[in-house]
Amino acid sequence: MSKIVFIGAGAMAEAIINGLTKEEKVLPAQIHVTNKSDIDQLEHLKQTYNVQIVCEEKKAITEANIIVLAMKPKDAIDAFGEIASYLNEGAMIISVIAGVSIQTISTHLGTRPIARVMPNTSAAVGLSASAVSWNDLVSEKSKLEVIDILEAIGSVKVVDEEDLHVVTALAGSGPAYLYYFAEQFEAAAVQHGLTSADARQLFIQTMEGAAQMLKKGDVEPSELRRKVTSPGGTTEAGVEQLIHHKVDEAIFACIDAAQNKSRVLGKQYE
Ligand SMILES: NC(=O)C1=CN([C@@H]2O[C@H](COP(=O)(O)OP(=O)(O)OC[C@H]3O[C@@H](n4cnc5c(N)ncnc54)[C@H](OP(=O)(O)O)[C@@H]3O)[C@@H](O)[C@H]2O)C=CC1
Ligand SMILES: O=C(O)[C@@H]1CCC=N1
Repeated sequence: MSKIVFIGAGAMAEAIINGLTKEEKVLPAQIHVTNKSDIDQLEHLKQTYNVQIVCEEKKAITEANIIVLAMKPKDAIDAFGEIASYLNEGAMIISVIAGVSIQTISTHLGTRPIARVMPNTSAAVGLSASAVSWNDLVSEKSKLEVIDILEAIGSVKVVDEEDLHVVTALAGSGPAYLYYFAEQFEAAAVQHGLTSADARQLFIQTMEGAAQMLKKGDVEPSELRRKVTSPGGTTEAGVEQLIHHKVDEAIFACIDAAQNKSRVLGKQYE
């Protein structure tokens, strides 16, 4: 199995490491991590997942078969400059950086196999909805290896690179929208007398049940909704408010803004 080095040790890197080590597809001894300056976070990852910290001399980077780029887009160009001369010729890049294109990575890190991935933080519980796109230099064997890694943290779809912008808007950022709904539904239920704990548990179970029903795939979402909505009943009253407050427009605007931001970030740091 490959030696993997994470450049960047924040929320996304930790979620992937958490998922990977839980699945035991990659041994902690094969995973190395580095960041810019937060030693405490590196220590936390070492203590929690038993992974290795990249030392000053960067030997681990030179020996790595897979380099995972997990820094913010604004830090990418500096980070590329810091690692470029240490990469070995055959090393494959897996980038989770939002927006930044394979072409940009190639310009800074050389012509090499590059997979651009959009995971989400549910990787920490093995439920990331990931998508991947790659350049022609990624061999069939390496593609299978990338898919294997991504399947260890959830589901994976292979998409055109252009589609990663909307994937980012929908699935990369997606958990945050659902957490926002969780916050708001919980607050609303508390206002009407439930405890936070009860409201949260009921909402989580409701999301989980609805997700399972959708996942069965035999009934369209609109039909599932119809089955809940008794004429003249409570759901109808609730949904009328969602329509009245233009929640549909808010959702279209949300996805449009997020996918557009992905494009802007890509251009800004190319
Ligand atoms: N969070 C999410 O839900 C998702 C994030 N992504 C993408 O993942 C990437 C990381 O996001 P996230 O984990 O949330 O960000 P964080 O801010 O949590 O982590 C960023 C990490 O990058 C490190 N870093 C910054 N500069 C360098 C450098 N020059 N060399 C090495 N490491 C460096 C930081 O180190 P230090 O702390 O020391 O400054 C930190 O460990 C982003 O590009 C984002 O678009 C993709 C999908 C989902
Ligand atoms: O907010 C962001 O830019 C990153 C990319 C997807 C999720 N978090």
